[in-house]
Amino acid sequence: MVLESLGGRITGALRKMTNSTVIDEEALKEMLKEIAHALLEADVNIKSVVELRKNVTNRVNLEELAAGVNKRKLIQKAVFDELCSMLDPGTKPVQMKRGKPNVVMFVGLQGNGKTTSCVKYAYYHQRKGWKACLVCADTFRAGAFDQLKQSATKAKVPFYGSYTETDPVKIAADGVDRFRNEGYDLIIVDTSGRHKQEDSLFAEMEQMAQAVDPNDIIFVMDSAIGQAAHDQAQAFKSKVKVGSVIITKLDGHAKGGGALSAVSATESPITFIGTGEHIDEFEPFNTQNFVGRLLGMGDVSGLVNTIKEAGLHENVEMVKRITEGIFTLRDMYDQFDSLAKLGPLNKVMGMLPGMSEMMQNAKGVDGSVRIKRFQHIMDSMTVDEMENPKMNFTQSRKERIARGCGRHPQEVEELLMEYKRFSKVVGKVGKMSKKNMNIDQLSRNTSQTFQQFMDPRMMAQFGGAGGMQKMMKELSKSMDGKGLGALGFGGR
Ligand SMILES: Nc1nc2c(ncn2[C@@H]2O[C@H](COP(=O)(O)OP(=O)(O)OP(=O)(O)O)[C@@H](O)[C@H]2O)c(=O)[nH]1
Repeated sequence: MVLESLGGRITGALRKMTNSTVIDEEALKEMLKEIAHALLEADVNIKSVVELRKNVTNRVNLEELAAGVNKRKLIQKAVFDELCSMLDPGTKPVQMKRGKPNVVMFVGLQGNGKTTSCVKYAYYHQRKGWKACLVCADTFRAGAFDQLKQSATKAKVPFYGSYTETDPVKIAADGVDRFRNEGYDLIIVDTSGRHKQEDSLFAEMEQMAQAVDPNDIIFVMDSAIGQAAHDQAQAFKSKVKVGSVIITKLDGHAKGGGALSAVSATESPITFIGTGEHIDEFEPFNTQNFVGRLLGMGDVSGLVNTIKEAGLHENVEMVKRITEGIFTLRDMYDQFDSLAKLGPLNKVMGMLPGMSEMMQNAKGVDGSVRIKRFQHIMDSMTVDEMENPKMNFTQSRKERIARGCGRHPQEVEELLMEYKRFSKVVGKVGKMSKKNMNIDQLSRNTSQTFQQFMDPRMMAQFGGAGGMQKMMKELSKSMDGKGLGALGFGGR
């Protein structure tokens, strides 16, 4: 995805500079040149890029720095702040109130991902406890109601629409009335699009807004249009009261950076971004977290939220077993299931400090595929093999399992090696958690344990033992001490 590659290039430039023997004006200039190239390739407006370069240079006056100042940190902070100000619209999105019927109307041109985003938005909020529902008021595109119906059914979100009524305003008003009476607190109205901005689209939007009196109007835009996003957002804002913007298809377009910065320049708050066709490829947009991820600094608060949403920190049974140091293949299978609940693995990994660059380097290697393969192999094992941690797998048994699931015996071997590695870590962490340690001690010891088992290159990506310890501590703190448990490491 373009943002991963942009992030990888920016972190690469930062790393190259900090690895050079002296960090002088020349090294800083070289780094800023590389960052500028990366931003321009992502279609960011040239004026903004020039400004970013100028501001970072002005802020980091290397010659006048006092001895002992950490230049690397200072420069990273300056780049972080400048990227944030480039992407920060400086306005806050509309706040909705729980327990009251909030009506949200989606507008945008045809094919930009409006219907898909409506369903993603409903699904996202439903998982957060909102009573969400959908109204299909798109009578312009044939098949729009069927599309919404199909996706809403899959997401288990109630919906309203009509095959016979031709007036979209009437459908919207009837649907909203019905859901208001039924006590829904998030009523999402999908409206018709057009191929281009035209009077009939704007007239319909205005009538619809009058009929349903929305709390928020969300403008959905395809990132492929890059810098043209600026004018399009302004055009919609001038016709209806657009309160927030969703930018879609950031997974596929080299112009993603351009669209994000151009919309921000119109002072419209971007609230979500679409990063794929799948229903959970949809992320809340927060400038600081987003830039943190771009720079490989991770997004610990985003990760904590994801873990909380997936309910992993409530997995008391698993935490209890792990604190007892027990770990079977069945536990490993369940751990893989839990990981799957967090969403696409590359998204989760991107939230870990230092991982965005590595994700980019690991082109085409999809961790979730490997995990699924491991699960298929485990599906071919007997109950005893899955639940007895002392099971001995003979060569002929490994070959039999491989035949049973259509995989190579080498892969069965790999799975068993992985399991052995995991159980050693669990055994150690189990012993630690019995010692009644506080968060500090537990974070320190857990990161030391990781250090023994982790590939040193990966450990370095986490910022070494110190970085890992800090992350563990932050995770644990943000989840009321349950953080390590959620990740499979019992704490108290
Ligand atoms: N890759 C990718 N595809 C997306 C994303 N969002 C939507 N799409 C795809 O874009 C296409 C158009 O999306 P729709 O939701 O039908 O577009 P729409 O804006 O509702 O179109 P109208 O109903 O005609 O106005 C579909 O094939 C979606 O699967 C995204 O974030 N990433």
